[in-house]
Amino acid sequence: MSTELPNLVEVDYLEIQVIIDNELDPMTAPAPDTVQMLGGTMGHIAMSTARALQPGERGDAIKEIRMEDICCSAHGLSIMVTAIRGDIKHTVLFDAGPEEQAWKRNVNRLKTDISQIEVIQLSHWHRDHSGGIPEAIRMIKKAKRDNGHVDETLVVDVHPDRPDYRGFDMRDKIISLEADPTFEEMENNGARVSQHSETHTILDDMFLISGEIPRETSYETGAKFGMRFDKSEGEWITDEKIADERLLMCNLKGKGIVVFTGCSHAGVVNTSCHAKNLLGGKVPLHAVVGGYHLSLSDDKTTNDTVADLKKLDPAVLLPGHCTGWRAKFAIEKAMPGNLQFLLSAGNAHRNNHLLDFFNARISKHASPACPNCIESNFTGGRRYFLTREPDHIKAVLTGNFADYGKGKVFHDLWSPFLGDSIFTTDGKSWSNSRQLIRPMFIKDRISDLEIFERRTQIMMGLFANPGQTFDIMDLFYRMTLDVTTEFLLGHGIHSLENPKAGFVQAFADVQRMQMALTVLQPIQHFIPKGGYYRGIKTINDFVIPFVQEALELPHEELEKRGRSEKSFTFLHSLANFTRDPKVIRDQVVAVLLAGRDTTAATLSWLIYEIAHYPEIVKKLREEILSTVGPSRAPTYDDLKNMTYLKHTVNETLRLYPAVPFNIRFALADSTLPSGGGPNGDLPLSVLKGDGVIYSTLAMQRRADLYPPTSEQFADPAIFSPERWESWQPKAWQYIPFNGGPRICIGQNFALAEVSYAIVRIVQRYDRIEYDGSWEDQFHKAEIVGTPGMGVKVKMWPAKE
Ligand code: HEM
Repeated sequence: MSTELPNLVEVDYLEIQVIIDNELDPMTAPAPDTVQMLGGTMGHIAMSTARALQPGERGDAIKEIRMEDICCSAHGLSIMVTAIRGDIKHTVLFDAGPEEQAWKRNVNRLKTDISQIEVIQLSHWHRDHSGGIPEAIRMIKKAKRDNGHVDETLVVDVHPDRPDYRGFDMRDKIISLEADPTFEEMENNGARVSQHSETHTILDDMFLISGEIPRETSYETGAKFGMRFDKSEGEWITDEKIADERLLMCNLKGKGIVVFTGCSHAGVVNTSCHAKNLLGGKVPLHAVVGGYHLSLSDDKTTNDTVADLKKLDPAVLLPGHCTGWRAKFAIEKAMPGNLQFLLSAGNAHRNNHLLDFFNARISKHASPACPNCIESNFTGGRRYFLTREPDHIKAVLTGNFADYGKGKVFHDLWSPFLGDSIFTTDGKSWSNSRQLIRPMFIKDRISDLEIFERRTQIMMGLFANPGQTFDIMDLFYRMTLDVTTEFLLGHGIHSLENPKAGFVQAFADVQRMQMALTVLQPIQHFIPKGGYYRGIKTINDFVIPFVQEALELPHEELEKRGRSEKSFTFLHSLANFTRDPKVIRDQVVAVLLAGRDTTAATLSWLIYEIAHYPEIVKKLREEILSTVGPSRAPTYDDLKNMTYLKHTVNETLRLYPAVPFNIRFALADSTLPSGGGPNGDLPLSVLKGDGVIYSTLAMQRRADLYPPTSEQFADPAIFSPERWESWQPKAWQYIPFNGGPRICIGQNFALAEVSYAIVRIVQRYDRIEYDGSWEDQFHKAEIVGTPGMGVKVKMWPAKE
């Protein structure tokens, strides 16, 4: 007997679309990632086709879900599987469900591109898997013609042993199922029937269809009460084995075997073991998708099955069709695995553990060839890469810049808050925004220093008496809000003097909500948004009157103000270029978001860290006093010349980059330059629509990216401005302001504001002590990463 293994090649990527399953549950949040119910993500389809409502048409509602867009469930199974290897892509339809109308209806509702289907594989002769085949053939052929496919060939791959009827022995009577479609019927509808009882590979060896599945376990005994009727025999005979059942499988690169099983009449453990054995037992079992046929099993059989399944250590189980809810429950109990990506990300956000979550996720799932990036597509089809790899971030932000962007998903999610601003758009729309905004940032404006001076002095006036505890972070947030609003609008919001203003609270609430919506994007439609929209209204009520006021100024007045630095603000600059109040409002709110919390968080972390180290405060003070003395306000040149101050700010942004997590979507098929192939030196392919979530925080804290610890170079986990005296980070390993064409436009403004405030504080105070709990402090990752406990300090002014 030949021991040669079938030639199944590895595929880079698998896409699975369930067209029909017994269960339809568009409401339940996706289940843990080891056990995911088929059907749980159907709701997204309805959401993505929801009818947009005009503003005000139905109160604050923005969309209407149409029931007619939701799929139907039906007793059966049909799954479309697309495999991609390099440039080659092939698609198989695994079963076609019980009846033609169900298949047609769901394909239309899912808007599935069925023209790409080349092979329909029937798992076994049972009408709940074969009934939809004739309609599927007709529709696929038509779709191929409509899409101009040159090759319209469609193969139906079946086992040759088709019974005339299958049925069940109900003790005293036999119930017959409807006949399966005949070979002739399939051919008459336009397919070529290909009969196989042996293992074979199809479509460039990217899929394997098995022959008969060996029955090894004692408890997997076939379809109870199963019978068949063949006209040639003229009588019903017992047929519990259903020997014609065949599995479909792929070998997914870096993961292992993905098995598709129609009903597992051979037993899901036998099926899974057979899939492994077909590849010599060396390739791990990654996923088992389809019917596990446990709905009629007793508890012992179910428990035996689940226990043996667990021993096979699959990463993903997708039990559907005939599995039955009891068995799903047993699987869920036995293999809860990690919390499902989405829900655990939501929890990590809520509990402020996003960095730990991100790192743990990568550590758990990354391969040795690609240790700093993983891909995940548990959220309903969209694939996400999570990466902390500098060359990936570089590719996304600059090398392959045109291939990546904020994308439609991000735009739609963020547009209620930031409209069509610089933050939410790509391409021409983004570059127009950038051109509009950039002039305000190209030079060091004296008037900016005046704003910093005014607001820093007001803030320091609110510091507690010497030696008394106060939260300096709260004051930094208020100060930067006042600075930014004054810079943008010409009027500060005076939050230092009036911290309870509605706008201040609304701005914080909307940001937190926006981050939650981003983390939970695939189920964001289910999240109540009343507070979010009310917050946005409060923001608009504050900003829009300023916009209107600026727009009422005649053009000549704007021109005149443009020549005088003092009275010219960001708002006037915008009003000079566009008369569209919405464009102006959107850009103002975007820059307010970009500029305020980032700077406040950086200042807060800086004070928190230097409060650990009196020697750093001393060194800073020496440099500051030798440059500007004890009371003079610094100029731009002063700020630039203070090297130790610069190193202290750099070190803060190294450990606490203000935007810790970020995302880009592929706008076209593209790549990430490394991590692919057995050695990780080949590119990873990224397909249009995929998301790349990157974390500068995780990257900048990767110990392996730093030189060994030495006298000059402290442990990278430690705050040490001194390291910058003899060290320069490698390109793209330190990017607190991002890089490439979308690099932070306010970088110089931010560095000046932070440095200015620190100079003024350290000039006056020579002793700063942290008075919070060191153990309880944590990194709270919202859009911006802040000290979760605030920064409670005691400070003492220097004696003259
Ligand atoms: C320490 C303070 C700051 C840090 C760490 C920081 C960081 C960043 C980062 C990482 C981005 C890229 C975001 C993305 O593309 O997804 C960004 C973009 C941006 N930042 Fe900053 N920022 C800071 C302060 C400021 C300030 C003060 C302003 C303006 C007053 C500002 C204005 C902007 C704008 C307009 C963008 C969008 C650029 C674009 O998409 O073309 N930032 N910033």
